[in-house]
Amino acid sequence: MYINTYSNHYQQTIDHFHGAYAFLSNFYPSRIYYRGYWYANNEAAFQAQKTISPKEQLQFTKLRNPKDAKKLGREVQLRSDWESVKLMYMYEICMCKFMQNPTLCKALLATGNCHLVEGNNWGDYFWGSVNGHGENHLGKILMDIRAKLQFEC
Ligand SMILES: Nc1c(N[C@@H]2O[C@H](COP(=O)(O)O)[C@@H](O)[C@H]2O)[nH]c(=O)[nH]c1=O
Repeated sequence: MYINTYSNHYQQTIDHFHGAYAFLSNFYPSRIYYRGYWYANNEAAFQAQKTISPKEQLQFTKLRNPKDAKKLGREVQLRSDWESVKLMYMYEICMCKFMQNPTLCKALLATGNCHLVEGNNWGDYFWGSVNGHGENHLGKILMDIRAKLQFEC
């Protein structure tokens, strides 16, 4: 779905998405328009995709705090195909974030060819990495989007 560009040619690693790199986190405030709805941040847009109920999806558009979106995402009726579609949704939503926010696009491009890793202490081995272990799919998606947007922003 996206190109795996492995780390051996990266000069440096950004191993957390906070402080100066908070803009890489899905929790960063950045309004995005995705599949007919406006959201206050990527987390709300992403968690909204967990349900196919329009009524439940609408609730995510009202949330400002990404923590509330993550919590609500665990309470909705989970769509049966979620595991097979979640990477695709994350990719599209991250692409929307950077295409719709030129300042964030420039900041992403300014990371050059740094290896991006969502190092975390909340146990997420799928989207990020914990103590150097994990699949880091969010980091890989962001690096792929960075490569694609080089000629766009
Ligand atoms: N950034 C960030 C988190 N990470 C985000 O949580 C989402 C994963 O949700 P799920 O697939 O439902 O487990 C995904 O967007 C990931 O980037 N979680 C946090 O508690 N705090 C945070 O600062």
